[in-house]
Amino acid sequence: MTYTKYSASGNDFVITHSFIEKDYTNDAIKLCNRTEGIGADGFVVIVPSSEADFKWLFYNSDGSDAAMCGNATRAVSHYAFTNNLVSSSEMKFLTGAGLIKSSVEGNIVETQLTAPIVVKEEFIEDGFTWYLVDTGVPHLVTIVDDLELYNHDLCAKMRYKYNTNVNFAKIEDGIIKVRTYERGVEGETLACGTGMAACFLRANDLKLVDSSTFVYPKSGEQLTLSKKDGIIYFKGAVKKVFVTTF
Ligand SMILES: N[C@@H](CCC[C@H](N)C(=O)O)C(=O)O
Repeated sequence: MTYTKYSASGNDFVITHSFIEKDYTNDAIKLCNRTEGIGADGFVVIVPSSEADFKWLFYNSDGSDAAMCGNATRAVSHYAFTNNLVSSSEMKFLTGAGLIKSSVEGNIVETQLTAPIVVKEEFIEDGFTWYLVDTGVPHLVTIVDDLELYNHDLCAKMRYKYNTNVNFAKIEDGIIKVRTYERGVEGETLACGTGMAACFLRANDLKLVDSSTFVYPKSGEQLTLSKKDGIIYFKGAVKKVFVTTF
């Protein structure tokens, strides 16, 4: 099989396409392994769909499936367009969380994320104020003064207690810096799109940032998150790293 490795702001993925829709859990575990595989945070198989341009099957590196992955929506859109799986640079595709619309311009991809759902209003636990929102997958968000307060053990505890990803966000001169612990990777990743979107929504609700702002994940790459007419737009560069057979 031929696989393409992508980096979307440091969140890395192995992407392929197939006519066969089946359970790819074991392939995900094998391919995402950083020692004996290609190495990635997630694995995506693009399969045909009668309702959209295509459908994706998304897996975390531990083989668990996830309804959504913001960064992978951008990498997959670029993959689909550059591999001629779609006829236009504007496309729509099905994910476990719903339909995603996207547009590709060079290596810059903008996607429209699914409508967010607030799961739990503000609450205090372990000295931090949290907010739980589903931006396709669930995210706990806490806004802090210092991102060094990010703590792996606390994130792991909150992740299992609430079955969610966990984000620490810092607001600095109208921009947002984010560190995310990802479920299914079970550690901090260099970026998480739905996590950045969750932090953006929280910060915007608190009027700490405008309805369009730059967001910087751990990788330091710049993303733009915007909210217009209730739709969240997520924009940034993706990088095709290499193509290989495995
Ligand atoms: N990295 C993704 C989120 C992937 C899914 C997540 N780990 C989960 O299982 O909830 C993103 O960019 O949004």
